[in-house]
Amino acid sequence: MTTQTAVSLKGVTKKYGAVLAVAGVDLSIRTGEVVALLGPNGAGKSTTIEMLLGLVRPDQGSVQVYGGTPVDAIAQGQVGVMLQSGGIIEDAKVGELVNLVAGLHNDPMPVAEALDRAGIGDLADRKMKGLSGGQKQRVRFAMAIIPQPDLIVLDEPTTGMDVEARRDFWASMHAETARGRTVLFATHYLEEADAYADRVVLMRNGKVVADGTAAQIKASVSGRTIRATVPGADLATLASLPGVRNVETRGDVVLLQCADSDDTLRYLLGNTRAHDIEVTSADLEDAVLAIGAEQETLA
Ligand SMILES: Nc1ncnc2c1ncn2[C@@H]1O[C@H](COP(=O)(O)OP(=O)(O)OP(=O)(O)O)[C@@H](O)[C@H]1O
Repeated sequence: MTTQTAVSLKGVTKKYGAVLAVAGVDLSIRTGEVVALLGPNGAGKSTTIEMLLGLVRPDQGSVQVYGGTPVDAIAQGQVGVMLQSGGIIEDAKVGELVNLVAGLHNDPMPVAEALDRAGIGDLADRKMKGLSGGQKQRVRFAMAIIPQPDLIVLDEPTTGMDVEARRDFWASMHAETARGRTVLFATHYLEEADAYADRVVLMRNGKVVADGTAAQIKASVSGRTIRATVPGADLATLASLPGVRNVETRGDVVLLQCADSDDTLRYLLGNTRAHDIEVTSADLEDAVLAIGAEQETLA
């Protein structure tokens, strides 16, 4: 198969009343790519996904999935979907529910295989209503992969899972991407985007504000982060230092994003009671914060 475009959004816009939920998004995803859609609450991730799936009509712009409409791609079993809510019948047993979804598709994989791949082979006879949040997410995952889709779209798939469940979930996902499936997932977890995506698309206020590999996004934010315990820190003064781009606090701990960390360190040591100082280069979280701060300044 030649390299193909799985998803193409061009100039896609959606308004809800006065709220511009998605503001002219262009996004093209090639087959085989694993793409993380990252961004704070209300950035427009879910709305973008809903338009990509044909659940919401854009006010402007075009959406194509495998060259056709989203509805056609889904009807042909090319797209597996895992949304944040819905799709669950509480009184049904896990096996029954997944079987029901299998019945909607032309060439589903066997139910037992979908359950095994989702790591819930032992839950087939359990009722949905007794399951934990993480187990329910796995049932949703089984429903997403049963059509044997080329593209899997997941909206915050690991919400409600503990660390171990998240790790297991991504191991299951990895098995699917190793089969060459294309994946788009929305997440708030930067470390998930960093660890599992080939490409990170960062949204904010309905727009794509960064698009590249996690490494490229990190590299776009030069400079260092200083983390220090600063009793009685004067945040306004720290924020106004030349070379300081952003200041955040976590209790007594101050995080300073710096273009010039040497000058900032001299200031901290000479003028404050800073101790336990660490200096690190930007990680993805710093990059996202810095890009966010930049956008706020521009807005
Ligand atoms: N059905 C709707 N009716 C009205 N406003 C909506 C609707 N859906 C989304 N919005 C608004 O559009 C904006 C984008 O929301 P969206 O859910 O797409 O963001 P998100 O990035 O997925 O956020 P989260 O991470 O919180 O899920 C928000 O301001 C939201 O309140």
